[in-house]
Amino acid sequence: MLRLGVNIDHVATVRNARGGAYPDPVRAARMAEEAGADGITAHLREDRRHILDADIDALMEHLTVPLNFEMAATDEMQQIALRHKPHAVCIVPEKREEKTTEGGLEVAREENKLAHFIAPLREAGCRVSIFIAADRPQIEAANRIGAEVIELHTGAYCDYHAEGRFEEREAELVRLTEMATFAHSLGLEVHAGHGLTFDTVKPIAALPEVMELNIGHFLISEAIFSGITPVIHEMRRLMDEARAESAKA
Ligand SMILES: CC(=O)[C@@H](O)[C@H](O)COP(=O)(O)O
Ligand SMILES: NCC(=O)COP(=O)(O)O
Repeated sequence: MLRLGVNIDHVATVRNARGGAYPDPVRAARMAEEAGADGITAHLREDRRHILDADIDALMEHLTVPLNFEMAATDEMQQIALRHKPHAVCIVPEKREEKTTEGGLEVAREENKLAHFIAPLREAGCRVSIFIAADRPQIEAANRIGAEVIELHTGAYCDYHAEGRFEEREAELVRLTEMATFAHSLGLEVHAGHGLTFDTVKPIAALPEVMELNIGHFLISEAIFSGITPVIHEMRRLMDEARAESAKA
């Protein structure tokens, strides 16, 4: 079963454009749950540009599906995660000036620091995931530090698609395919996400080692026109179709 985690960050982006209370990301998360989301993802950025601390408090109180809490490897975020003990913690790289998460975490260069950083999170019962590029040395390092999950960054694959750079898109898809197999062979659970749309989801959903997709920006954008429920149903349908086709092939 391929799980769908719905990222509700960009409901908060719209809310924060004016301040105030709406649209409420928790309301969106509850609707996503009802529409069949298997989990909710929220990224508490250090600059609080979208999700706020109070959103995490409310998500922990009201969700009935697991929360995947995305955060940078900082002491402040570690304390927040340890206070809430969400089902999963996904460690992501962050730069203040970036528009969105630009690359995967540099695990190999920071191996000791990250091993110490994630140990208390694991002891607290959180499944620790590392948001990572499709790069063998990074995956090996994620395995060595004791992560249980890696999430492969699909942003480059999606950008190549959007820019019509189809040869580069296919090369990135090959890398994602090979690295999903490699990570799985090490015993890591494999997730994927970033930038996925109706047009790009199927080849990623078809990868048999991938157990979860985290999708946000496109779903929330498309929900402006169609509503959250039909958009999630359509994404779910495409994911299931891709999985069934790959199982038959
Ligand atoms: C790590 C990640 O991929 C998500 O957090 C997603 O990118 C939404 O957050 P941003 O748009 O702030 O990067
Ligand atoms: N970790 C990826 C994620 O949560 C969703 O990314 P996006 O679909 O908002 O780009």
